[in-house]
Amino acid sequence: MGYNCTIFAYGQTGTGKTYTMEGNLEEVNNSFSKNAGIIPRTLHRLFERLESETAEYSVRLSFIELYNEELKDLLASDDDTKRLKIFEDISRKGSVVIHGLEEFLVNNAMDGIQLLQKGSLRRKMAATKCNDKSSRSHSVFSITVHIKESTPNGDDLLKVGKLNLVDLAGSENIGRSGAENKRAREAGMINQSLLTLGRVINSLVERSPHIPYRESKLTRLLQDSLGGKTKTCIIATVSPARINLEETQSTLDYASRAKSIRNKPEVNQKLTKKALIKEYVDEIERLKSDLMASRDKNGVYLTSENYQSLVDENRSSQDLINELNKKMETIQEQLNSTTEEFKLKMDLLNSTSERLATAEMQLEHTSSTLEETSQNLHDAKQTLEEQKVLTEAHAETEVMLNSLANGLVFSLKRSLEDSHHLHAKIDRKSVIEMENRRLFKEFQQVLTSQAENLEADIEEFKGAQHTFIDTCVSHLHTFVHQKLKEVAQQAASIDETLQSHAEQQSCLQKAFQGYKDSMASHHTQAEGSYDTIRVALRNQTETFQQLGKDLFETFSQELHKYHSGFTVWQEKMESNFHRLAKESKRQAEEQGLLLASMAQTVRMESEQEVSRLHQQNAELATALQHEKEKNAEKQSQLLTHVAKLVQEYSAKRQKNHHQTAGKLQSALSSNTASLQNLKSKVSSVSTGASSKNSDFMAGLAAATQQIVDKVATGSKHLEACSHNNVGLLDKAQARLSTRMSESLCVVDKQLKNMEAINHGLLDSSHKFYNGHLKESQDLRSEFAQKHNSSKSLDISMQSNILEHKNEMVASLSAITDAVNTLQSSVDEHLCDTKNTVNRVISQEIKVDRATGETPQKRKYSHSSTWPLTRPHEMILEEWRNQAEECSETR
Ligand SMILES: Nc1ncnc2c1ncn2[C@@H]1O[C@H](COP(=O)(O)OP(=O)(O)OP(=O)(O)O)[C@@H](O)[C@H]1O
Repeated sequence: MGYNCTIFAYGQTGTGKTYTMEGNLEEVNNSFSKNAGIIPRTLHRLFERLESETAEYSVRLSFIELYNEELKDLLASDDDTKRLKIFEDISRKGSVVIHGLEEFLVNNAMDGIQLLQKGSLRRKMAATKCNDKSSRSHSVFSITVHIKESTPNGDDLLKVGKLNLVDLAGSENIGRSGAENKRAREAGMINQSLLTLGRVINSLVERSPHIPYRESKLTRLLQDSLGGKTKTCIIATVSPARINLEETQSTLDYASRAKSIRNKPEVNQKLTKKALIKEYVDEIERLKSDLMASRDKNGVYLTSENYQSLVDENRSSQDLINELNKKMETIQEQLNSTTEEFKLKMDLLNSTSERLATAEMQLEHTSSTLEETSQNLHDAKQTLEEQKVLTEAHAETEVMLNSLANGLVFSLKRSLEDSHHLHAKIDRKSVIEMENRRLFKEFQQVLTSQAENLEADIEEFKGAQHTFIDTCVSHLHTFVHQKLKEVAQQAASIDETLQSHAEQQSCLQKAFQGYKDSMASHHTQAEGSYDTIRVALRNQTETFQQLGKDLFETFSQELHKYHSGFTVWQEKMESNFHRLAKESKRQAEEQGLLLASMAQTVRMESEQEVSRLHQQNAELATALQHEKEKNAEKQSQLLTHVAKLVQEYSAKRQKNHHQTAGKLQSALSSNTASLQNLKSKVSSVSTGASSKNSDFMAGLAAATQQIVDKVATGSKHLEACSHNNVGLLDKAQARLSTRMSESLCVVDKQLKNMEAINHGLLDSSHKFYNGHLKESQDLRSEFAQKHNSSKSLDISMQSNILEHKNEMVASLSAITDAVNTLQSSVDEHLCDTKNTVNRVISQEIKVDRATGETPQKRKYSHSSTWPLTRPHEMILEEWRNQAEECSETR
């Protein structure tokens, strides 16, 4: 890439720096060995990489040693006395060049390793207590690589990169490493150069304006690698031995600080062939002019060596001047800061003088306070003595209290043991309780699932109940609807009967009216005939007096016969009417009785139904009560700690039962109410029918009576007419007797007319009788028909009721089955619950086993009083008296 890079190993002596950098240098299978260090590995990898690329390259090596601040070329072909000098690189600021250093061109890694081995052998080594082959110098193995590149426009570019592999001498504790004389001086120098390296690193970390690179040759050599344009890597080697802890800490601290240095790596400028040639041409020109000057003896003539040393000196002086300038700047800065510090110190002095005056004043004040304090001290001593006496008294008390406390401690120990055993018991109990809790949780789940099953059964039972009630209601609806329909039909039929009765009555009236009219026409006709007869008789009285007398008598006899026959007919008619009325009354009464019995039957059936429903209700209530009792019994059997759960469950069940019972009760009461309603309706219908019947009877009786009365009136009228006729006939007898003869033929005619009229009358009477008889028979047959229909109605009603009864019984048996199923299911669930409870209680619930370690209740006997120190005043008074006595005896 063209970067300069440095790797250096730093660490305590004997920790493996040389091993890390060089390691085993032997070649194995044309490659580096397993224990090879960084340098042989680098060489191998470098050549591998360069050989894999097509560009031209050259690799040159140099190896220098810094020993006691002197540079030495370890690869120099001549003797080792040749010292090297370091100069600033003008072309690259911050870098140094080493004059006189030989660089060796190598073609492969092995050549490089051989050079390394050659140089390593020349290094200063010595045995110390820490390392048999301790490196006493710093070494820098440099690899410079030139790679030729071609630009697109055909120019050749030279890329340069340099790798410095530095193996520092070990920092060491001179005492511990056992270095003496020469070794100790070496160590001092090594430590000195490493110390400078540390200072440079610190300055770089703290970003000081002046970095003391020039204070040692080591830092000058590494100048570019520390905070310069080089990529640098530091390897810190440490010892794992405890004895080297201090050095290890210091090494790590060193490395940690060095890590904070930020270099700014820069790629080396690539040189074109022309620039390089130009550089060389300039150099040749400069050398030529120097040669000319020396030839012409023009100018100062010096040997090249002297000249070079002068130039070097000049450069060094220049460097020194620069260095001193920088130092002067630093000193100037220090002077400024010192002046400021002096000013601050002066201010501090002034303020301190002021404080001194204040302190003197305070001293005087303190002296007076001191006197007071002396007096206080005397008092305090007196108090101290008294306190001592008191303390002794307290100590005595303490001894007594101690013995008391020992007894208490003994009791406490026993209590602690008891407490320990009790805690163990509590632990056992808590384990058992946890287990029981888990069991109860499981038990709760089982119980919940059983309760849910029971709820589902009850829900099913509820559904069956609802179905049953719906069936009952529908049956009742059907029944009531049918009954109402039938009653309505019956009422319509009765209405029809009444209507027909009314029609018949009107027909009867019409017939009677026709009969009356016929009678009236006959009467009129008879009157006309009588007039004619009277005239004829008057005319022929005399003629037919004799004849007429006989005829009249005959006629009178016939009339009497007719009258008596009419009376008989009238009586017969009356008796017939009465019989018809009786028959009608009897029929109506029978109808009424039938209606009443039907109402009675309906009432009885309803009452029976109601009583059956009541009975069923009572049975259900008893079953519920029984269930409740059983439930209470089961509930009481359950343990108290699951009481809450069971009570909840029981309350839920009772609530369901109550709801079901309430629903049943309400359904039954609604059934009862509807039946009562039906009963009342039926009774009202039957009462209405009875009242209508009785009304009809009364109407019938009144109509019969009216007919009878009218017939009687007609008879009376007829009788009166007959009597009148008899009177008229008696009167006419006289006239007839005179005109009998004249009117005999007319009488014959008239008699024939009369006979015809009488025949018509008889016919109409027969017709009326027959018509009435027929109507009566129709009425009778109609009543019989009604009676039959009523009977059939009754039978159908009975069958309906029986049918409904059977359906109700079937529904009741279904509900009884459902109740039984529920009962058995509830029993089953309760049996399961009981078994679960018994199982949980008898088998699974954990019971504490007696360990015999539970402490018995003890009685602790300890004193409730304890010795107390006497009152201080008393002790002090005693002590003061003794002290006075002593002073008196002295
Ligand atoms: N990783 C290692 N594996 C095996 N041997 C090692 C390892 N590191 C160091 N050694 C051995 O420890 C000894 C001391 O190592 P080395 O000379 O490299 O230490 P050093 O740090 O260079 O000491 P000094 O500063 O005194 O020169 C050598 O014999 C070396 O072989």
